[in-house]
Amino acid sequence: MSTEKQKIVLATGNKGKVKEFERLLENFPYEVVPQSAFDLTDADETGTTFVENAIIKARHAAKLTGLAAIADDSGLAVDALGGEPGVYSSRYAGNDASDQQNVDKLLQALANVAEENRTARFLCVIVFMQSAEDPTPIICQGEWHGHISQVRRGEKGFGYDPVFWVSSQNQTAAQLPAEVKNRLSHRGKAMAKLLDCLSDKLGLMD
Ligand SMILES: O=P(O)(O)OP(=O)(O)OP(=O)(O)OC[C@H]1O[C@@H](n2cnc3c(O)ncnc32)[C@H](O)[C@@H]1O
Ligand SMILES: [Mg+2]
Repeated sequence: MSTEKQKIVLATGNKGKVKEFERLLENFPYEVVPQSAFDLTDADETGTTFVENAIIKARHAAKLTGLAAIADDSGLAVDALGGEPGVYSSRYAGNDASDQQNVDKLLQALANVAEENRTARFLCVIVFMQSAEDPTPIICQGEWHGHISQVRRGEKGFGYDPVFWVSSQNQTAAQLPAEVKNRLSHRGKAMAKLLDCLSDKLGLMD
């Protein structure tokens, strides 16, 4: 019997996510290949929810590669901003905004917001699709609660990590070792659920 693992495409262009997934998928029963290996065009994230955008990205990658796909749509919801930037987190400061510009805009928007009102949460939806036509994709969600700090701290991670204060660790997400972030994070929690669902659905990883 062949021991070769089925290939699956990781449908994200975000290098920070790819790095986290490499660790999170260490015991995954598939060989996971980032979409950069296939020279894929980016999907149009036209959804208004994380669920829709994650499905759009997974379906796009599955269609173009003919493989099963995993996609992650995630973002930061800040209470004092009515949940913004939310689904639009990567485009908060404009369509091609850098992480730095997005964080600058966030700190400006919260400049007059007191410490106790700077609560926020990271949200993540991960979708697993067997093929572009899969009628029952697996959809898993995770949340991570924190505060937006006044200044940046830390060099690790990506995106809004330098200003996402995790009180239980007394550090920002960008100061946490990768394995600690993966244990606590929205992405780590969603991924743990996906592993559970997959082992139920496919009888794998017993
Ligand atoms: O769509 P793909 O190709 O996956 O890459 P992306 O960076 O555009 O990803 P999203 O559309 O899901 O947007 C997510 C945004 O939320 C931010 N974000 C998500 N997870 C994060 C995390 O763990 N730490 C910091 N920022 C995060 C991230 O910086 C992006 O600006
Ligand atoms: Mg995106």
